[in-house]
Amino acid sequence: MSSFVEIKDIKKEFNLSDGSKNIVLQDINLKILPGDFVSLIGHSGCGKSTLLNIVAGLEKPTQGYVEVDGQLVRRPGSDRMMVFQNYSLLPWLTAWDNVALAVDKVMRHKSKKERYQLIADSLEMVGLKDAIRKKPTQLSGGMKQRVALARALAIKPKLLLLDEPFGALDALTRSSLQTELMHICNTNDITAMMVTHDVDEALLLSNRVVMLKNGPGATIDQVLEVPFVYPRFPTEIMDSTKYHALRHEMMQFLHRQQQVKYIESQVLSVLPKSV
Ligand SMILES: Nc1ncnc2c1ncn2[C@@H]1O[C@H](COP(=O)(O)OP(=O)(O)OP(=O)(O)O)[C@@H](O)[C@H]1O
Repeated sequence: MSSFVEIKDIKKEFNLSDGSKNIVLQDINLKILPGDFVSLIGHSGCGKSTLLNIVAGLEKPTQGYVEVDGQLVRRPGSDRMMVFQNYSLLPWLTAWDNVALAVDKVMRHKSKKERYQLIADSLEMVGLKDAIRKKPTQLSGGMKQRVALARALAIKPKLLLLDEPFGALDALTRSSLQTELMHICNTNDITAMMVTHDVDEALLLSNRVVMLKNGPGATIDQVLEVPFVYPRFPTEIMDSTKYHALRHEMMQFLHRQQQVKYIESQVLSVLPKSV
């Protein structure tokens, strides 16, 4: 099968105010197939969000390129919708109007009736039918994230980009939203890329987990295949030997990266400033 997203030879450096450069990512190559759910894990600051932002078109790579469905990514587009940890909702608009704002802007060519249906369907898909007239201040964190998800899904993006989408939620809400997201992606053949710090979340949702080494100049260490068939039920897969083996591998990787970070910080602390 040909790839749906191609991330090719990406390098990203940021110019710092003192004139130096911070090389965040280098030699990043990744192919994502249609319907894949790919998670990015790695230590804080290794460049996960930067990579997601490059795919979203919010950041430009210093070298390399990203193609989505054969189109070069040059800027943000409605074919790639992003869901952030902090929901990014407009507080003065209701749940319905937050979704409608995006649908009316992107789907201008559709009739009013069609747009109405898209909004209603997406809010129903995330289980918010009864809260459509509520404003963000009247919604719980989980409900706000449902609105953000509905807004992204209503646009029917080719690629769903999720940056720690459940990071601000309590464990129970997080767990039910993970299961719902898995169901939505699976039944609608959605291709998704997600940044997460949660190894269980990555194993539940993804069919591939990309492990990024520490920066500067972070590269991909390895890509784990997660073979469980969808729909997955946490209680079932978490009891399997395969699950434990994959989880162990991810935890070992993260601990190794932590050790490298620690040793580097110790070495730097004893070196003279001029070195
Ligand atoms: N606009 C920017 N200008 C300069 N440096 C930046 C910019 N954006 C990100 N960085 C740096 O790039 C590195 C990677 O940041 P990024 O947010 O991608 O990491 P991350 O792996 O997503 O971290 P976390 O898990 O903590 O969210 C960090 O060192 C960060 O300080």
